[in-house]
Amino acid sequence: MSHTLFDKIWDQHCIAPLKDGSDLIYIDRLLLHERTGSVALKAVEEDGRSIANPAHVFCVMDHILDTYEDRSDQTTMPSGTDFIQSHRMSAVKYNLPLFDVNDETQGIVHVISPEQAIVLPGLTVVCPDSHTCTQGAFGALAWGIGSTQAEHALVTETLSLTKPNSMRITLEGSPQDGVTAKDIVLALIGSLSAGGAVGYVVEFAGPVVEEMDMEARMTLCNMAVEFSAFTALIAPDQKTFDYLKAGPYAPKGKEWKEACKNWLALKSEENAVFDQEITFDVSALLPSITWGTSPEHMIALSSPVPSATDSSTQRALDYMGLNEGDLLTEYSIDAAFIGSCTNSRISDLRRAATIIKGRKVADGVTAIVVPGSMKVRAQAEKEGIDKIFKEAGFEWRKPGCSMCFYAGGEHFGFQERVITTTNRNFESRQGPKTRSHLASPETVAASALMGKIIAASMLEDL
Ligand SMILES: CC(C)[C@H](C(=O)O)[C@@H](O)C(=O)O
Ligand code: SF4
Repeated sequence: MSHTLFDKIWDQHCIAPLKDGSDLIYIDRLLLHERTGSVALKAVEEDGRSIANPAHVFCVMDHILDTYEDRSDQTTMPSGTDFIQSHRMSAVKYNLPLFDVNDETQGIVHVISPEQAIVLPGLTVVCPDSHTCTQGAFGALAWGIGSTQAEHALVTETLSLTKPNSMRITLEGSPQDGVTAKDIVLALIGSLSAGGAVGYVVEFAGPVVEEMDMEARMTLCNMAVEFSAFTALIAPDQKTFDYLKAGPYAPKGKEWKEACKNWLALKSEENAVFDQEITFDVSALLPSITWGTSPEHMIALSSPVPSATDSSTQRALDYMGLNEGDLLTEYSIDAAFIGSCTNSRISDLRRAATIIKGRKVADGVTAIVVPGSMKVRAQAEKEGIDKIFKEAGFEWRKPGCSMCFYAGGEHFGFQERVITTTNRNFESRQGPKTRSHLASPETVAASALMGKIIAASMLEDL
């Protein structure tokens, strides 16, 4: 039988079939952030267990810590400091690599893992965080787990798992100017629905994916969980290797060459059979935006707000304070946010800065950039991108999840309308009753300047 990329990684990691029909899977890398990872580490400690392979467990600080310039362990989240300090103490106790609050390597877990080459093609990578699927862009099987599973993986380097089904999504056509990976993945979620891939490992393939750079591929994979996929992955190629090569955890010298040779075999065979195949043509897409409270509530930015079709879409319209039939371009915004594991990498900041350059944020709009990592921030500062943002009136922050996630502490104000590069627009996701519109960095940048929801191409016309 011909194998899919997913089959190959699964087979290479399957230690034994278990009596209940699941498989015992070897786990190569475990990533732990201070919000959920600290809980797993504490539980292991309280049970008096030891950690099977400390060199393969990586601790990061990203969810709770403040993103202000002069931050410390104190955070806006009540009891947040306890999570940060407990995480650090466990990392020190067990001798685990730690990317701490003020380190030059600190950042959002899904941004720093590829930067450090912790994720590599063909590995199994887990983290108690739903957006671990981002890292599937490197040809790894990377997925989000719960804190209890993290405890299990810490102590045994394994997890028992029933093999998910496989789905290939082939992206065809050529995207129009101004249509990014974010616009494509939002359109895909709109088409498949938020529950469209329950129980599937999705392989993204086809010419559009091959053309994408690694950061666009990460944006694409990042939102697979928003259509309920178990995870997503993309076959590795030369772009993958080039992105990882300088990372401190990448194999070096002869071992690197050998590894690249092996990684090229990590692809689905020509006649591999998937449980489901979908082809999605991107040629007609326009910049996407969400109007409601689920990522599936999306439209092309130039389309009118749809009518309610049931009580949940009616609730979403009411919550968002929108009238059906209106154009979103008629709505003023209170805030603009560029950040999160979806769109906070250097290429995202560069593209937004091109639009911002020499212009000013509209009066009354709070505009914030939170780079995904200290490395991204340093690179942006080297290129003068921070100055472009600051001169336009954006706040330039230190890395973290920040206002992607109200539960981490930082947030926007009551009922504020926020245009955001993040991945979730659930009720109160970014603050009390906030109204979040998900979009690309380009759309967020243009809207910050206009004070209204607007596509970057429309800005040029003014
Ligand atoms: C806090 C964490 C468990 C959560 C997740 O799993 O995704 C967060 O990262 C999010 O994006 O909502
Ligand atoms: S940036 Fe947002 S989506 Fe990503 S891990 Fe942090 S809270 Fe979750």
